[in-house]
Formats: sequence, structure tokens, C-alpha cells
Amino acid sequence: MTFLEKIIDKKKQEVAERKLQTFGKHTRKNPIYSLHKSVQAADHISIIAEIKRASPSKGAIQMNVDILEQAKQYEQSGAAAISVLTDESFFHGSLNDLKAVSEVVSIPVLCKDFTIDEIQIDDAKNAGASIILLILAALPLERFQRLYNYATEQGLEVLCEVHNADELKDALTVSPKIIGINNRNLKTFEVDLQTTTELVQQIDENGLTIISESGMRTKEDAELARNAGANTILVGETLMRSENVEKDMQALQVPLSSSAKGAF
Ligand SMILES: O=C(O)c1ccccc1NCC(=O)[C@H](O)[C@H](O)COP(=O)(O)O
Repeated sequence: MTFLEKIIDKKKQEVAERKLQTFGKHTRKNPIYSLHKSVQAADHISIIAEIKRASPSKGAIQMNVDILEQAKQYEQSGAAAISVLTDESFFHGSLNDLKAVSEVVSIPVLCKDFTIDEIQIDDAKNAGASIILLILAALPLERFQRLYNYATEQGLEVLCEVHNADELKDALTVSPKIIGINNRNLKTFEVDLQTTTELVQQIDENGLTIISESGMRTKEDAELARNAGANTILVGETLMRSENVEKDMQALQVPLSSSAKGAF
């Protein structure tokens, strides 16, 4: 069994338990913000900055982080969106984290979880998310398409995450606005930035938000993603371990050229 299969098995259990609960809905206090619009208007690579206490591949990263201070720093340093890992069992996150973060920032918040059911989309929206994540490696195609339609009907944006050509082909069936290319293989944890280079070449549409996810550490990495045709990067561990978030984010926000695939 791969690690991803283990995560999905646990998620199925959690969703089944969640469906037995009848607690009232959170009432979200923030509006829904558009990541896609902000990316299309930017003249530099956009950053989705992640709140990530721990991960299966790295273990503890910053267990004692003050997530509200971290989120405010991300926003002040120019983040286009904040990703909050809400999975409890493997990432030590929660929907309460997402709710708290979305109440102190005025940019979109991504609910970074392993979404397999509509109820998770309702919960993410009620907690304040503007974007949800659908991972093609974790969903049969028909389920992905249904969840994509459900989330967009709720007014949310959807980050459709792929790691190989087959998943990209499946993701394109819904004509998504936002595609995330994960450089990390979620089955082996191996990270290879060339994944972005290889897959962006297979996207014909212009004007998409194309995110290079995982393994981003330096300005050179951001340039590599930009040169491949991505207009956005998603950065977790590097920013969580950073001693100067503002400086590190400035370095990563490299200028975009109008020839970038996802640009303008
Ligand atoms: O990060 C992991 O170990 C991981 C393992 C299994 C499934 C998902 C995982 N991470 C989720 C992500 O996609 C990353 O948090 C995100 O792209 C940021 O990556 P990084 O900048 O390398 O922390």
C-alpha cells in the first residue's frame, strides 16, 4: 500500500465519522477571494505560501508555529494566497487553523486536504476557504469531475493537482482555470522540479493559473518554474523554516515575462 493510499483510507474513515456528526455550520466571516484573478493581474510570479507544521516526508517542521503571525507575515510579504494544511492525522493541521487564518487575512485561503467528498467542500467553505484542492492521483476521474462541479457551483475555485501526463489529461476534461503541478510524487515522496517543465509543455491553453508545487527553495527554483511556463509557485517547508519570510518571499517573486504560458 502506498502512503497516499494510506492517507485516503484514513480520510474515508474520517468522512464517514464526520457524516454522523450534526454540529452546526461555521458561519464564515470573510468573502470569497479569487486567486485566479490576482495571478492574471500580477507581473511577477505569484506565491501561495503554506502553513505546514509537519508532513509525512519530513516529520516535524515547525510544530510550535504561531499560525496567525505566520499568515499575517505571508500576506504582508505579498503572498497571493495562503495554503492551510487541514489534515490532522498526517500534517497536524485542522479546519480550525483554516478558519482562524481566513479571519485575519484578506487574500484567498486554500484548504489543502485530501478531498474525496462534498461534505469536505461544505466544511472548507464554511470555515472560510476560497479554494479547495482536488488531487487527481487520489480520485477516480468521475469523482474528480463531480467534486470539481460541486465546488465551482459553491463559488469556490479549485486547484486541480497533477503529477503526470495521464492526470493532466484527466484534469483538462473540466477546463480548469487553476492547475497545480506537484513536483513531489505523493506515492514515493521523491521531488523533481523537472516535473513542472515536462507537464507545462503539454498544456495548450493560455491564461491559466499554473502552479509549480513543492521543493521550491531558491530564486533559481522560481526562475526554473517561470521559464517552464508556470506563473505561480506553492511553497511550504522553505517558508516555514525561514528566519526572514519577507526577504525569502521577495527573492522568490521573480518577474514574469509575457511569454510565460500561464501569463496574461
Ligand atoms: O509534503 C509531504 O510530505 C506530502 C506527503 C504526502 C502527500 C502530500 C504531501 N505534501 C503536500 C504538498 O503538496 C506540499 O505541502 C506543498 O506542495 C508544499 O511543498 P514543500 O514546499 O516542498 O513543503
